Amino acid sequence: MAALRSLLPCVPGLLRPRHGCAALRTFAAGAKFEYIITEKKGKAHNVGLIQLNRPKALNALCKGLITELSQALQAFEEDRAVGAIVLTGGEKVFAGGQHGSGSWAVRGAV
Ligand SMILES: C/C=C/C(=O)SCCNC(=O)CCNC(=O)[C@H](O)C(C)(C)COP(=O)(O)OP(=O)(O)OC[C@H]1O[C@@H](n2cnc3c(N)ncnc32)[C@H](O)[C@@H]1OP(=O)(O)O
Repeated sequence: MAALRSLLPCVPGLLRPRHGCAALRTFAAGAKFEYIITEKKGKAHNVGLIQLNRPKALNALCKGLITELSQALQAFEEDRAVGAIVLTGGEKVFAGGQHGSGSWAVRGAV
């Protein structure tokens, strides 16, 4: 999963939460995200599901979405109960690509 995170666009100033930081504590407490939905699935709750949830913009990758996605990936990665992470997009499209007004650089191919 570290490999997947490394494919995420490189956003200047992107919050990269560290162990025990406030962002991860909020995530662990089940806080709602604005641009993604997270759930633990499976009988053993061992599958971390992340769904992109910015339907009005066809899940275009804005800074907020990328920040939340990075936080969710890290939190699931650090959850010993989670053995797999599934990332899904929208019904119509997975994602509309980089947000149209975005001025941030992208590292690697997505
Ligand atoms: C290194 C990486 C680079 C990249 O990521 S390059 C790719 C960048 N992305 C794009 O060029 C795709 C741009 N979007 C489109 O071409 C079209 O969309 C689609 C073909 C994906 C779908 O077309 P349709 O079904 O007609 O939907 P709609 O009315 O165009 O879009 C619905 C709403 O979604 C917003 N939206 C879609 N993609 C983006 C985007 N990339 N950035 C910001 N907004 C986006 C629109 O504006 C609109 O919103 P509103 O209803 O308010 O006009």
